[in-house]
Amino acid sequence: MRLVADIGGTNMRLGLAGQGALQQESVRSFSNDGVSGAEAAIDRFLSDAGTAEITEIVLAVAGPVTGRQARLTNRDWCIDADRIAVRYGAGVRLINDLTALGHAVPILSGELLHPVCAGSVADGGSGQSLVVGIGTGFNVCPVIDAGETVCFNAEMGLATMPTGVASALDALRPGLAPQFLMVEDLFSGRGFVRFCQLVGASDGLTAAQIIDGCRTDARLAGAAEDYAGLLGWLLRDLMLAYMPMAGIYFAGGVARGLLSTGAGAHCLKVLHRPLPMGVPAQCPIWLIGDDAAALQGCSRVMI
Ligand SMILES: Nc1ncnc2c1ncn2[C@@H]1O[C@H](COP(=O)(O)OP(=O)(O)OP(=O)(O)O)[C@@H](O)[C@H]1O
Repeated sequence: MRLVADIGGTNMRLGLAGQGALQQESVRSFSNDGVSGAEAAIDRFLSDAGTAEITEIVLAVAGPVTGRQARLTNRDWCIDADRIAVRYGAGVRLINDLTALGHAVPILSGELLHPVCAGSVADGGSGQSLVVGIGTGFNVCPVIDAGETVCFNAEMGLATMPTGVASALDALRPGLAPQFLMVEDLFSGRGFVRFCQLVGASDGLTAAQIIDGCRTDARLAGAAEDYAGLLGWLLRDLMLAYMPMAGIYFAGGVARGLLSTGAGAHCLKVLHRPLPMGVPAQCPIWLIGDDAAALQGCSRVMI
């Protein structure tokens, strides 16, 4: 039996997998604030599940994986594969959480994959797709499907904000676009909240409360639309960097919230402006509605 876990900056999901497939009914979620660390959550999960015979553990971590260790970008936790292997007597592999989502792409389907934009897939999209995660932090995973699925590690959230986003932000609110803003300073839960404060639409609301308020409050809805437009500017650079003509797959709490409002149209409006040299921008776009999708990727990878 394999234990799989997706450890984000705010939330953690755990489950059991056998023969390369996730056992959906085993999946449990924890708020990271409610546990002292990843191992405490694993202990609680295993004790609730009453499962003793774990032989493999695959942990998807929201931060860079360096050899047998990983540090969460947005929480002061360090995950040590060797220590966990000794503690649970199992083989352990660490992968980046977006890379885990990339491995899930070929098996995502059904009601938990929502179409955002139909697009047009010329020549099968060359098998190149891109997962874009906006949650506590931001990251991407370029995926190539060439018979087998190849996923690339990235740390895009830590990159400097592209100038297109910075100048669009500056146009919305002159003087507020810092030169060296990191991508996830804006595209993340805290970034969304900060943006809505900067444009004077909200004060003290959480990201989820802002999204809820969009239905009845025109100022909040307008801020969400402007924010989605900024995301469109970022997507243009991601289109040029990765040419994901087989599709873009959004994941994460902020992406799910934002795209549940009408704001997604503003993102597409910016994205679909002509790109340099006639590079096509019309790829299919999907929203991964399944919060446990990374666990499916963890279930499929070799240990
Ligand atoms: N309905 C919502 N709309 C917008 N944002 C939301 C909503 N619900 C939660 N969030 C925000 O989403 C973030 C958590 O998302 P998610 O659970 O995908 O992240 P995570 O897996 O913990 O972190 P990481 O991004 O590090 O992988 C928080 O910043 C939270 O404020």
